[in-house]
Amino acid sequence: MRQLIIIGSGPAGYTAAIYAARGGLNPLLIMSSVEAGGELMNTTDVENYPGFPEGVMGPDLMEKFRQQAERFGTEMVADDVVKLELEGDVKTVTVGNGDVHEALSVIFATGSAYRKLGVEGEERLSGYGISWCATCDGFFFRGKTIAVVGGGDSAMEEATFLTKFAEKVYLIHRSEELRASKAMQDRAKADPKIEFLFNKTVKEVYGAEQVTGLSLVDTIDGSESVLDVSGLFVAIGADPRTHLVHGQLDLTSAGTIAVEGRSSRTSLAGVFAAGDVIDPTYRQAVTAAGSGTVAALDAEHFLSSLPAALREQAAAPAEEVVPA
Ligand SMILES: Cc1cc2nc3c(=O)[nH]c(=O)nc-3n(C[C@H](O)[C@H](O)[C@H](O)COP(=O)(O)OP(=O)(O)OC[C@H]3O[C@@H](n4cnc5c(N)ncnc54)[C@H](O)[C@@H]3O)c2cc1C
Repeated sequence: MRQLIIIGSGPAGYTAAIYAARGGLNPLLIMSSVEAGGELMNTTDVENYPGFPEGVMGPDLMEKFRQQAERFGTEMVADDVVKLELEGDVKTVTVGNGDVHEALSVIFATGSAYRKLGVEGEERLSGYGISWCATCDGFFFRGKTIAVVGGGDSAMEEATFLTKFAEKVYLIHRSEELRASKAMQDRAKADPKIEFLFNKTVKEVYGAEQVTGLSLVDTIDGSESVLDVSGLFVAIGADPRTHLVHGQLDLTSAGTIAVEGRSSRTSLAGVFAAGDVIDPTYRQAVTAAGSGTVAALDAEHFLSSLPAALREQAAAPAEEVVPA
């Protein structure tokens, strides 16, 4: 049995691992088989992560996170967690190949998945003109004409924020009814750089190496048109990856895992959560990393408060896997 298992290999999971490993907790990090490295693996230049004045490619940054976690002795399993049992003193974590890992504490850092449009060109041009984060990428669109898709508060906020950089922002929505609050709508509608395109959906994103335009379909008469833009921001929501803990941990009304105040403590003792899975608002690499730090320190504090007899059961790594 382990002292600590960390689930997720984004900025939150790796940072928790760096702190926990340096703190002598000998953590096991379950990093996912196909999506190791988290959301930043899907992007190109990251210009707002401190310490990289020239910017850094997302996958390169995550490789550095991984190496730093490994340097202090974090062990890693490249598999997906498929089942969790979090009640009681000993938590069990089952991975895809059937192995069951046990620990006295768990940090859950599975991130949040931005919703995609699911249209032609989206996958290929992700990071090449298509973005899910105005704070991260708005800067790259200085003086350009771009589009935002969505009808909620975040779409209004992103469009308004993007007018700081872009020459013009089209706001595309499938109907005339916006979900956004009236105040956010009024602000966007009053902005001379924003033009609303109601009753339209995106059918395809054009571009060989960078976005050059969109194919739009009118939801009322089915007619098609082309919109010349060099960027597309998809703001149709995000889904925190919480399905493994449904019924075990309390969630917030936003669907994120509920934590106590500024801590990472969830509704179950010994279970901590960090990063985008607890954050409906900021969702940045540096905030996720900071949150991973909080979780590792909370886990360390929790473990040190356990009876010595229980902690002694957290034996050497070789004994931990219960065969499938
Ligand atoms: C295209 C794009 C560009 C971005 N650009 C920037 C930027 O420039 N600057 C910035 O600060 N932020 C940027 N962000 C936001 C940033 O990537 C996130 O805020 C950050 O990655 C969140 O970190 P996290 O560790 O909470 O989650 P993630 O990075 O989402 O990592 C979660 C991890 O958990 C793993 N996982 C999930 N389920 C399981 C499971 N069942 N078993 C095992 N592992 C599992 C995933 O595979 C993943 O490795 C960008 C996001 C996107 C999508």
